[in-house]
Amino acid sequence: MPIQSTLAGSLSMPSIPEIDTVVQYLSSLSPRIRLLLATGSLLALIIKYLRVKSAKRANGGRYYIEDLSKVGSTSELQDAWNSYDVIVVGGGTSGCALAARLSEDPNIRVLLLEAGGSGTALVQSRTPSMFGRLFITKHVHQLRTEPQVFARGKKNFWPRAKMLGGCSSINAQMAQYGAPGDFDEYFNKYETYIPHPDYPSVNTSARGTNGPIRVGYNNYVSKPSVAFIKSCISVGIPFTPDFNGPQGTMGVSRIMTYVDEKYRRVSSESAYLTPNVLARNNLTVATNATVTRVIFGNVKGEVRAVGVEFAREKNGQRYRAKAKRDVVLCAGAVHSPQILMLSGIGPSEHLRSNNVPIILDQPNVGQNLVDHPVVDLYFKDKHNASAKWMRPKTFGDGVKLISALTRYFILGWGGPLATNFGESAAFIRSDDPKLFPPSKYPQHLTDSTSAKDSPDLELFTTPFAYKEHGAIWFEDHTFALHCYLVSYLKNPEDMWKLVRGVRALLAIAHTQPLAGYLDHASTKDELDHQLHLKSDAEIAELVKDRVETVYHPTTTCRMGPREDGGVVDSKLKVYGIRGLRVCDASIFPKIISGHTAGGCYAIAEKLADDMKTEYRSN
Ligand SMILES: Cc1cc2nc3c(=O)[nH]c(=O)nc-3n(C[C@H](O)[C@H](O)[C@H](O)COP(=O)(O)OP(=O)(O)OC[C@H]3O[C@@H](n4cnc5c(N)ncnc54)[C@H](O)[C@@H]3O)c2cc1C
Repeated sequence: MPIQSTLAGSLSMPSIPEIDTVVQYLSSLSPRIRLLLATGSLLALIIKYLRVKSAKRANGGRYYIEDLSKVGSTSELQDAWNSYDVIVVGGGTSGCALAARLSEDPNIRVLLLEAGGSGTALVQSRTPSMFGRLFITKHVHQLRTEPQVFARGKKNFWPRAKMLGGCSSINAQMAQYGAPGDFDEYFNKYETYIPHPDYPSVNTSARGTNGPIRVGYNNYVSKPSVAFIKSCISVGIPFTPDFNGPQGTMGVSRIMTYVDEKYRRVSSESAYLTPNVLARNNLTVATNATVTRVIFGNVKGEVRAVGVEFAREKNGQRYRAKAKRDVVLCAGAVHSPQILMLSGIGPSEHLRSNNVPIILDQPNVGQNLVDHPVVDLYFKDKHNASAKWMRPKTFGDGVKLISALTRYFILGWGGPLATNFGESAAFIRSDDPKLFPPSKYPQHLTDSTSAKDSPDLELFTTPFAYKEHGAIWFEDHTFALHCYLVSYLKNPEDMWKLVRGVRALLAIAHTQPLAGYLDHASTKDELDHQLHLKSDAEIAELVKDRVETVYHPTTTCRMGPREDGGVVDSKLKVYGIRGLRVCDASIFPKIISGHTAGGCYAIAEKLADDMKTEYRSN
């Protein structure tokens, strides 16, 4: 059964009980529990108030336009359409950054169209630990993969955000950019590193100081995640002070996150669409505006994107707006190729079979999809100290939750609610002879890394275990270790690399001090304390059962030569069409060896520079 249906069922509203029954029930409770409930209710009211306040601030109608007739026209006649220089489609990670940077030039009139609403208005997005609560809501495009033949035919859940900030508003905020050399110039441009006294060895001179994206360490990390770092060092993974430093990504450390001084998530929306930026006369941001297609015209004998069509609802009123210079698709690795195809640019057979009139036969659109597959391991927390109380079941859980809410929302002190869950990480190579000695691992695996000093496996921790993307939590107090392939090949060797990743996790889990936090005496089937006794073939079966996405799809509108699968050139222009570009994770020529949000900021910064220069010179 699909996850959505299962959860939708469990989230459906219970019938409202009679008021007398409620009063009767409350009177039967002890004074202690009544006090707790009263405190909880008061806190809930305060949170609700803060939420409404922040929604108003972000969304007060002054900045984000919801009435689409104010930005588009219902007429078929082009002369009647509202006119902009650039229309940015999708206000996600790249889209907000691109629109904000382009509108720095007062001569460029920009319209940003986003299918969802504001992300900063949602407390679940702003609070670093609450993003999972958005997965099965209207704020996320509810997607599933095709059946995965190498993973028991599962149709894996594949969430993509539907709100300003895009996936930067729902991601795990792990600020690691892949191979840092690829982005040096641009990550200095978009980030500001906030130094933290507990991490003095970060080389601040190698970090950005003026960019809109704030990165740093939040003030909470669970004890097993700290122990993980020490155990990694003991098994031979060197400590690194910073995954984004000039020394590269390899090693183990706590993970830096996209977090501000008040321990709130930093998203593309919060960072780039600031009140000052939104006050610009040449920037218009419309929300709940889904682009249904790009409109083309014939200009001087060439096919040119002249505007877009958009709507609030699937079968609702269509609006049109004109782009004098460019339409830029920033709808992400799933939706940018979808919009191209809906507009008639894609593999002609596929378009024909879906009755889409063909503008350009481009077989590469939507091809070359790459993602990072992840495998999770589950362990019992020996000290029963996990953050299971975040979904309270006992009186003690309730007390912990209320104190965490008070600490985070009322006192502004961060704490456990500021965790991004992915707390510590190690980047390793599956051919590292120290971790995988050839005597024990004789199979030669093809090197799929981008360079000799790049990793192909990431190992990371979360302060408790979960299944189904966080929808299912364990009854026990747990801790989880995860490994994912950072360089993905459609190749049987992927499996054996993940098996090596699992072996590395097991070695770390059985090494002190982490071993001291895990109850390795547990023989429960649903936990992995006995997994080290299994053969590689048995672990391979577990990989097939558990493999999931780590949410990094890329490369579906690849930048590169046409004959090499390319859809866009190095200025991100769609081949064969004038005035149409793509700028988001879909253009990555190859998936990066790490987390993908940083790359999305970098390409938007780069394209904004290129477009501004190009327009100035014309
Ligand atoms: C759960 C999760 C966890 C992740 N964790 C991390 C992490 O810890 N660190 C990291 O670096 N990366 C992480 N990632 C990946 C990273 O966030 C994404 O790769 C990146 O944000 C993608 O940016 P984008 O600009 O390509 O697209 P998005 O940010 O997805 O933006 C696309 C936007 O386009 C809008 N859109 C789509 N179709 C239309 C349409 N027809 N009309 C108008 N608008 C449209 C969408 O609503 C969305 O807002 C995670 C992703 C997810 C989902």
